[in-house]
Amino acid sequence: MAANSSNGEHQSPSKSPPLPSPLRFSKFFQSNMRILVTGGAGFIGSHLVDKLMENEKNEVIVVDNYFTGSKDNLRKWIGHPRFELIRHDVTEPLLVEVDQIYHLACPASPIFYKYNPVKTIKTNVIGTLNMLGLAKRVGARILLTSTSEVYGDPLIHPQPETYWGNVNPIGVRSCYDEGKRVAETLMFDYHRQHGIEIRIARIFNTYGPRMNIDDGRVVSNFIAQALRGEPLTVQKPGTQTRSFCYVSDMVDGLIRLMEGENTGPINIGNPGEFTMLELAETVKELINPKVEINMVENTPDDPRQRKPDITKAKELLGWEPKVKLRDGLPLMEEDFRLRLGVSKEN
Ligand SMILES: NC(=O)c1ccc[n+]([C@@H]2O[C@H](COP(=O)([O-])OP(=O)(O)OC[C@H]3O[C@@H](n4cnc5c(N)ncnc54)[C@H](O)[C@@H]3O)[C@@H](O)[C@H]2O)c1
Ligand SMILES: O=C(O)[C@H]1O[C@H](OP(=O)(O)OP(=O)(O)OC[C@H]2O[C@@H](n3ccc(=O)[nH]c3=O)[C@H](O)[C@@H]2O)[C@H](O)[C@@H](O)[C@@H]1O
Repeated sequence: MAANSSNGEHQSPSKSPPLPSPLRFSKFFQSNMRILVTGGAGFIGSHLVDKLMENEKNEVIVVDNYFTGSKDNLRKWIGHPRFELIRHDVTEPLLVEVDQIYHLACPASPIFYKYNPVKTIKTNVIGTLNMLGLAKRVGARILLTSTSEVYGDPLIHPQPETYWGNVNPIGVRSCYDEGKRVAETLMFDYHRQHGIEIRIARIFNTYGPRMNIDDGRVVSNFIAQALRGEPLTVQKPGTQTRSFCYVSDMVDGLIRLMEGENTGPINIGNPGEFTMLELAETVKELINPKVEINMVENTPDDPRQRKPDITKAKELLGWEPKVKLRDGLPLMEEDFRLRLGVSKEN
């Protein structure tokens, strides 16, 4: 498998990729694909695990430190012969024989990644180094879930992958956005220097069932508030925009990227763009028309606009999102109602 990107944007690595584990050639080898998912007990990770486990040829190993994830998200797979769950922090080295690594481990909600910023940056830098070291050792292909936050408060709109971003290197969000930028750099350095097969997804705001109820991100906040009959907290000015991708579309895009021939980075997101006030109005209309909308203070460096240019994903992966916001919100509402114990009649 050629390690250079077929989109021709990046130079070829000087060395060819290391061979897969010798076990792959032994007479005992079964044609299973052994896949490691770091952060697999989290929101996107657990949906990815569900999809990977649907394929009977896959064995899935999850490592997670449960900082924001939960075993509960994986309960249907615990005890399954093709599934293994390991409590492990990616800032420590890990030795497992795998063919693919989906590297998601990292707190993603601003309230969690700002809670212990030094740990967040260690997770992004040391965690990614450890996973790249593992990929190099066993010859695995590795996919990093990077973020639209690498574009910072973008001055170009919508954001194509060629945009280098507008990021504050010393702000309260830097542990996350600069951390992911270093993680991307490490991925390309390992690719060029050691021939590792890499894939980089730049994920834009994703929502869906299993988000933490008190996660702090806007969609989960608004849905939980609407169900509890509390005012929806729109952070000022409310005209800032985001583009929301339903989690099943996201998982589909990640798997296509992993299985395809392009290193990326590739934006994976839904280009439908909404102001936070529009989102609040939509949640109010769909879930609880009685709730108020309250304007509250914002946090520093909040990006004013965000919308993915997904031309590359369409052309190179044949991918585009299918689920519209108005169709995805009720699916998430259903899950939140169950977990909050709020029935439809209330
Ligand atoms: N959801 C989004 O909108 C979004 C957008 C852009 C990028 N991403 C990226 O996607 C990935 C998953 O995000 P999510 O929304 O599912 O978040 P999440 O918080 O639900 O999941 C992250 C998982 O990583 C685990 N984790 C955190 N630090 C770890 C460490 N040091 N060692 C091992 N495990 C650790 C957490 O316990 C959790 O299970 C993250 O890398 C995030 O940066 C998400
Ligand atoms: O998609 C991305 O790349 C990044 O997006 C998010 O970061 P952010 O867009 O700031 O996510 P939210 O915390 O959900 O905020 C979105 C917008 O909603 C606003 N907001 C948030 C919460 C709230 O209660 N009310 C509210 O108006 C914020 O001010 C912000 O403008 C995620 O949390 C990151 O993990 C991810 O990497």
